[in-house]
Amino acid sequence: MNTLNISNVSLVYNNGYQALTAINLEVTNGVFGLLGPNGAGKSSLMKTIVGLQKPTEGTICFNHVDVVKNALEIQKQLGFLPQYFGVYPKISAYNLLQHLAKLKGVSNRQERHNQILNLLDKVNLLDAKNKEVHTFSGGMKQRFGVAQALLGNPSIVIVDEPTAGLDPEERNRFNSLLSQIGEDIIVLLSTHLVADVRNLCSEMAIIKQGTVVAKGKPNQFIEALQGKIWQKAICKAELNSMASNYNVISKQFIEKVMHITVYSDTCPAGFKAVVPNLEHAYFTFLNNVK
Ligand SMILES: Nc1ncnc2c1ncn2[C@@H]1O[C@H](COP(=O)(O)OP(=O)(O)OP(=O)(O)O)[C@@H](O)[C@H]1O
Repeated sequence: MNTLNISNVSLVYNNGYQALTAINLEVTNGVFGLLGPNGAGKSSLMKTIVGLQKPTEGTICFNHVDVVKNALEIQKQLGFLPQYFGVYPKISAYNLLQHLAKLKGVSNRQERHNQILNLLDKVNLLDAKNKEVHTFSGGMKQRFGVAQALLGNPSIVIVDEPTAGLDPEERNRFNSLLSQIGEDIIVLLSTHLVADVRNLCSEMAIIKQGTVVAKGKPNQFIEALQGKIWQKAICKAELNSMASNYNVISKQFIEKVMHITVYSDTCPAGFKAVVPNLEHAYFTFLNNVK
């Protein structure tokens, strides 16, 4: 079992901006979701975990080794899948993986060959192994990204907003791949997509303005909202008075009609009960209504 322990981590950038404040997280094998809006500090935390920048305060241990003092320890065992790859050279998927595997230190030729074919098979790209990666569709590129992240058998894989831009079918395919990978290693998934966390993660944390505002199991968050989420169709003019009278957690258009969703221990007049979901929990914490 792999373990990642983040204790009291704070990060202040050189310009004085405090991006992370006293983060505490314990992560073991499985897909762990780090959920937060743009600018919440997800990338800052990921970069700090992998040793690209040192925290101003706090410790990070991977498998009981202090990786702030010894970043190479985690880097040797790390796979990283960024949101978008930059430019793909005009070489085949197989050859690009060869090149990357060498960089990752897979030095034995036969082992490298076997590993690449296994990974291409795992991500369902074996038939495309001789195609140039820049000709791949978005979904194929993301699956290729998973293959490169898994080169060298990492113990931890960090995935940054992986399903952005994928169609629903590719997104499902990609998510089942991640969940399969998470059976044996730590997969740290950074995203602002609640649905991906709901589908994939057994543990999660919500990060807001550099602080973890909630952590636990998605089911626990949903369970805690039973009988407390209510919805009503309103006209735009009512919005301000609703906002001052109720704990509004979200507003959205459903079939062109504005609906507000509120948090309350009892049913407010004119509202209907809705079955709570993870998105309600997310907005409850983000909008600080509990
Ligand atoms: N090198 C830096 N110097 C100063 N401030 C930075 C630096 N990098 C990031 N920030 C600031 O830190 C905050 C958190 O940024 P970060 O990229 O970690 O957020 P994020 O949650 O990953 O957002 P996104 O989902 O948009 O990628 C932002 O306000 C950002 O402007």
